[in-house]
Amino acid sequence: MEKNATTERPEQIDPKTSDNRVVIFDTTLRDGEQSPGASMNLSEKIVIAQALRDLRVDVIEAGFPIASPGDFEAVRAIARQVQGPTIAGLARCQKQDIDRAWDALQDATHKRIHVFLATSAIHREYKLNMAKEEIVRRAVEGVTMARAYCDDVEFSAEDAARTEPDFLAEVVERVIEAGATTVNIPDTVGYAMPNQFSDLIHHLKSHVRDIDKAIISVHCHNDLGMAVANSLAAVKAGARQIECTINGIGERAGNCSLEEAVMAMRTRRDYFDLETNINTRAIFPTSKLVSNITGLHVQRNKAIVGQNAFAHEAGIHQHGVLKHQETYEIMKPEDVGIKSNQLVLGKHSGRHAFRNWVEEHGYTLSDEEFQRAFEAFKVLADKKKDIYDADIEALIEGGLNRQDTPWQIVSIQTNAGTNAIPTATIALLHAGENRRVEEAACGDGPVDALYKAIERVVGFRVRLKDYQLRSITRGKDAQGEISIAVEIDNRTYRGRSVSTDIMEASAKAFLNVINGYINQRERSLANAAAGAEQLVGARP
Ligand SMILES: CC(=O)SCCNC(=O)CCNC(=O)[C@H](O)C(C)(C)COP(=O)(O)OP(=O)(O)OC[C@H]1O[C@@H](n2cnc3c(N)ncnc32)[C@H](O)[C@@H]1OP(=O)(O)O
Ligand SMILES: CC(C)C(=O)C(=O)O
Ligand SMILES: [Mg+2]
Repeated sequence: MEKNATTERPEQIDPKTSDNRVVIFDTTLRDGEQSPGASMNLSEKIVIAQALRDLRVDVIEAGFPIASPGDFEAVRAIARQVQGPTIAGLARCQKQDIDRAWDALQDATHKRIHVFLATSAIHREYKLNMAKEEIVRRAVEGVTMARAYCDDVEFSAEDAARTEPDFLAEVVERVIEAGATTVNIPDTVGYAMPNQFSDLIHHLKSHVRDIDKAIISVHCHNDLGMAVANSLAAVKAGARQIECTINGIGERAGNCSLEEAVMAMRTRRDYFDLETNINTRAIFPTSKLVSNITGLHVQRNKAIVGQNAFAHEAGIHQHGVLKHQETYEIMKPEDVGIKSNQLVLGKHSGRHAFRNWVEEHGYTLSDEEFQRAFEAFKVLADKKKDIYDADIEALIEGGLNRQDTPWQIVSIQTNAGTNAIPTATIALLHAGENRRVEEAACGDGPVDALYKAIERVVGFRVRLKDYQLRSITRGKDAQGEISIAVEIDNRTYRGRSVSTDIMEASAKAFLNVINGYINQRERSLANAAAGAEQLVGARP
């Protein structure tokens, strides 16, 4: 499945020659992945990187290649497969990191090495055990090593917001001299206040020789809820790159949210007089994609992409909006890719109406995917009185990640109640072997009993680490979405499923990960066997 989006990139405006162009540097795949519980696998990262390309971000920070073989592979695959944006890889100020980042970036059309070193007194003293002189020396060395490989080098002064402004100015001046083309001023711990952060950017602009030779960037964390405000204060003061993530995910309380920063600059162009290259209509689909993949749900009242962001409940507001939309709406939902639902879909709708909905909502489905989605829609419409956009989105996106073989549900029965022992009976079919297996179990609750019964059928241990239930639409027949994280063989897998019956959704989400694990294990065994055969064949 693919989302329709304008992938065409309009002519790039060089921020060095245009005073009002702000570079959007997306770090969803690096800092965003540092959110506890948000690890993504290779194929998920590629799908997100493609969506970021369609959103037209300028830079994708694809990972930290030295961190693990998986991170290296992800940066390499994105560098190979995602054309258009600059691909950046993070590195500490040391040779092994920079070499590894450069190796991973090889196949990118536009590459950037991003080196960082903390500059604040607290980090110098307690974490790095380095004096100011050593910080300057290591920062300059890092940038020089990176520049030997790459023309596009970013230097980040980690914890810049808590660094003495004059020392920060010295570091920035020296890394620009060494060839840094972007200098990033992170508020690593979300400590800054907007006016203070704006003063810091002014300070650098007036105290750093050749500051105009580099783009000033900012990277703000949200510990006090100021990440977007600080980023915007910084661009108002002259910064021209914002580092941000989709839905604001990231380390601890997260990073500056891309959608909020971009829409603030766009909606208040009168105040900022700044431009970005973002295709704002791709914002909402990208937000959905990231929350589905990471399992980090967007709060309902979140600005721009929350479910309530364009909803009006109060009569006085509804009256106003009916008379004139702008009485209570400062942005159009369509501008961020949220479609207002004109056509009501229900049990009597046919393929034409359904196809119209699918196309209007930006999905491109193969014939087979369309047929499967349509059949699932009809089953749902039989069970549910009101079908909302979110129901259909869940149904289509659920199909994308569906791992529905080898184990399939034949029947589920659970029993629970006050003073009753929770029990579950389940019958599963092994599709490949045409084998039906029945099991029963009791547990601490009906879900626990259900999962124990499934474990008995499949014959291996699956440890449930996280279980979340969310209602995706309104009403008593609303669909329940179950998102789970499980551990099998010391690795974490995530699954998700939606149904009007939460026990069925729980079982489907569990089987989704189990089937994914079995399929992956079989693929690895097949690859290993093919490798061994080649070795035998190659022997003299
Ligand atoms: C502010 C940020 O978000 S920075 C990015 C944070 N992201 C991550 O840390 C995720 C990925 N990290 C990892 O996988 C690991 O931390 C690795 C692979 C990078 C390093 O692992 P290890 O070698 O085991 O070191 P560990 O993480 O325990 O400690 C960090 C080391 O890097 C050093 N270091 C930290 N920052 C820098 C820097 N910018 N430049 C040079 N050295 C640095 C520390 O002083 C420490 O050195 P030491 O081992 O000599 O004491
Ligand atoms: C690596 C740097 C840019 C970072 O993530 C931070 O300082 O928060
Ligand atoms: Mg960060």
